[in-house]
Amino acid sequence: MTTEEPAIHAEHLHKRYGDKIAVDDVSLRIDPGEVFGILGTNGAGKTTTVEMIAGLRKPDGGRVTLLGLDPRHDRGKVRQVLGVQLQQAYLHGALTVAELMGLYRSFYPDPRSSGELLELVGLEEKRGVRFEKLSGGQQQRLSIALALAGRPRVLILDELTTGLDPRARRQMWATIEHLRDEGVTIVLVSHAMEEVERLCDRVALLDAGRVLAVEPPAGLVALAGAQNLDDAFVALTGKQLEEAE
Ligand SMILES: Nc1ncnc2c1ncn2[C@@H]1O[C@H](COP(=O)(O)OP(=O)(O)OP(=O)(O)O)[C@@H](O)[C@H]1O
Repeated sequence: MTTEEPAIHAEHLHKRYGDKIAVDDVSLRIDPGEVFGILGTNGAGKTTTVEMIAGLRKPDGGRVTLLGLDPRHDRGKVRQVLGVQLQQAYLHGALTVAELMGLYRSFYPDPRSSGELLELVGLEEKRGVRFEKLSGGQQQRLSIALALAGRPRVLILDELTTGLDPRARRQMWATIEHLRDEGVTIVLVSHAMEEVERLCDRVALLDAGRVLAVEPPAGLVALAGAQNLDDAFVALTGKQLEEAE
């Protein structure tokens, strides 16, 4: 743990939907340049947590700072430094890849070029295709490219590679490694142990809205006295990880 100002500081986050407690006193401190994984079973509260970090959902309690900014009150400034790819992309289906790219690039003073973005996610051939005509995996890759348009310093990726074929997945991992080398802070919600082991510096293990542990992947394995991350997950949560793919 360093003493420098965290890139993301979430303190005592709480969120309930009606009677359902989705996030129950979650605190996370994520360092600049860190690739930070959030791992948990379905319904553990991962998406709700990252939505609150991104300022897209209002916590019932607790607070978040992102590069020293309040994601809900400093929206304009946060938009310039944060890229978000959520599980479901809410994009206008009738717009083409090139049109969506143009729209997103227009939000930023110094956006990445369309060519660079399309190459990063392997969609160079799809410029003229409408969003609704893309496959699920291609739609996901486009949403990742759009999250990168403004050269974000912090990137939130909710299930980066779920639904992608092995080639696209490896390509996406290489992209994340490239961004990490550039110093981007990355929050990666994932179900894929291999992905977490390869990419993440530290991982928060969430279960039923609570943080069970925050450790490097090897630290979680050691903590559980397990042989690998899959077994550590089962030992620490008492649950099997539902494969999302
Ligand atoms: N808009 C909502 N209204 C009511 N309940 C919700 C809403 N969003 C999430 N929940 C519930 O809150 C809990 C946490 O959901 P969340 O989506 O944050 O979990 P998750 O860990 O991201 O799950 P998954 O792996 O399935 O995406 C779940 O029980 C879910 O059913």
